[in-house]
Amino acid sequence: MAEFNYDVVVIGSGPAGESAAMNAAKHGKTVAIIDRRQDVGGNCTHQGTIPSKALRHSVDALMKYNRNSMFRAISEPKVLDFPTVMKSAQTVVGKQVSMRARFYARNHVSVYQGDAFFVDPHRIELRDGDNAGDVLKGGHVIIATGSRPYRPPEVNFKHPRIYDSDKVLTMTDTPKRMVIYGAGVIGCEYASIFSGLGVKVDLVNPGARLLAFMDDEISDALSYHMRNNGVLIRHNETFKKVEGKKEGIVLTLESGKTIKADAFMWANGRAGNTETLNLEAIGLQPNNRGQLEVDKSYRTKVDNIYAVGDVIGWPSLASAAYDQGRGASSAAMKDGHSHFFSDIPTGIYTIPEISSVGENERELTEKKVPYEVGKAYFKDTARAQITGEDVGMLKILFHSETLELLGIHCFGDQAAEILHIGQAIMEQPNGGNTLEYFVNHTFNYPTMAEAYRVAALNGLNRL
Ligand SMILES: Cc1cc2nc3c(=O)[nH]c(=O)nc-3n(C[C@H](O)[C@H](O)[C@H](O)COP(=O)(O)OP(=O)(O)OC[C@H]3O[C@@H](n4cnc5c(N)ncnc54)[C@H](O)[C@@H]3O)c2cc1C
Ligand SMILES: NC(=O)c1ccc[n+]([C@@H]2O[C@H](COP(=O)([O-])OP(=O)(O)OC[C@H]3O[C@@H](n4cnc5c(N)ncnc54)[C@H](O)[C@@H]3O)[C@@H](O)[C@H]2O)c1
Repeated sequence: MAEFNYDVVVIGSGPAGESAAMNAAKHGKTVAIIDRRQDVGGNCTHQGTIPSKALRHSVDALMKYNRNSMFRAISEPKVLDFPTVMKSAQTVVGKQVSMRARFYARNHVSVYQGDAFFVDPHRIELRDGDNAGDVLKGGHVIIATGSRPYRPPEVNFKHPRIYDSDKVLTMTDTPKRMVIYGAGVIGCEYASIFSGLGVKVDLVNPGARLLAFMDDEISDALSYHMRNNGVLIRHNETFKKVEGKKEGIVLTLESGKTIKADAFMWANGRAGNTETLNLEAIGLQPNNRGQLEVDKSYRTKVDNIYAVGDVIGWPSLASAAYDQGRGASSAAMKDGHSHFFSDIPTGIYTIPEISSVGENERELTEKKVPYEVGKAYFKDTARAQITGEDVGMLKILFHSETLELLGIHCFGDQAAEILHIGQAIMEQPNGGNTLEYFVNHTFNYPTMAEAYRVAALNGLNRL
């Protein structure tokens, strides 16, 4: 057993931990990062964002190929099975791991494999790994241990046909029929992926609408297009039990319905990874979802300990985790760049893709803000007609008097990219954040960006 000293010790090598470690290393600090996995990248790379986005990309490409009339003239529609698209996703995971491992090596960040266990606020023992027994001493410690799927005790995840978002990546066949319980972001994304592969998907939603935090019109459009792609959405249904049988599963709902399928996926919530950190030793108490409380500089109640990423709960996004990690290590180093991130865009990789930033119509109405709406439908843009990706809409919400941009909401191909144009204008200071930008500047043609001009003119014509 040996003890090693560092300025900063980071626990968890997902996006939050990685950016915290890199920021500290760039400031000349000695940095160690611990992860219980053999490979760096966190759940984001191995089980969350990266594999799910790579899967979704393959399925989307297949769907585009199958509906393209030019390809239909020269060949039959194609089918792909889940293990094939998963194999392709794994190549992306491999590329991400080697790229991220190189970052650490180039920046002289020491990577330790093991389970982190607090001995006191500055000392962390490594358990169960290559370096078991070693103790890392850190001036500052950043907890970035992420999250895992919440597993209710009454669901038998050992059954071969019962999955969550981690286990689904090990699926060795393509079910004919699948039930997904939980219509949050993960449930909706996986419903899109499986229905795109031709699986009959029942998406069971405990709530009254899909992704209720989105703008109603976008949520309605998502429901419409998912149904159009073959997903059976059942709203306001509560889970009672799921039985794993030899030939499949039977889901029983509180409403009395039973649904038989070849596979069941539980996609209802996540829990922070804090239970093995021995937080009692440092006086920290996570909430009932395993999440830690932090202040605006991501500092916990213990002076030298910060927490970032999924382990602090909202918004539980890789995008935000990168920023939070940098914010926490800047705060620890007092470099003057720490910043609390709250205006976070949403990019959801359903089919169709959806994305938004700022406020939605419901929120503005509740706040009694006088606003107007400008819309552009993808089908009316030259670029979408050329690509054939004509399902979609860009909606700009703006103040009726000042023309200030209040919210941008988009669905359709590349929505998550298109959104950032609007976000950039929304962030402009000194009156730069108005609809006028889109009518006073020339946009490349034909582009999807042109939708901003079309939507802005549509909005101005309503005033
Ligand atoms: C299916 C799915 C799809 C998603 N898609 C998106 C998306 O499209 N866009 C987006 O922005 N976000 C997405 N997310 C969310 C995103 O993946 C997470 O927000 C992100 O991974 C959080 O990063 P993190 O750094 O907090 O931790 P994580 O990525 O969870 O990594 C934490 C790491 O810490 C390690 N660890 C935990 N405990 C210990 C310990 N005691 N000792 C040592 N190591 C430990 C873990 O093994 C893990 O490697 C998705 C999530 C899921 C599940
Ligand atoms: N494209 C993306 O940005 C993307 C994609 C997938 C996942 N994610 C992130 O992953 C997170 C999880 O997504 P999700 O669809 O599983 O769930 P969710 O966060 O949408 O929650 C689904 C339901 O489960 C409940 N719940 C959450 N945690 C629970 C717990 N520990 N115990 C009991 N109930 C709990 C919630 O209150 C909610 O009713 C999201 O917060 C999302 O930010 C993002």
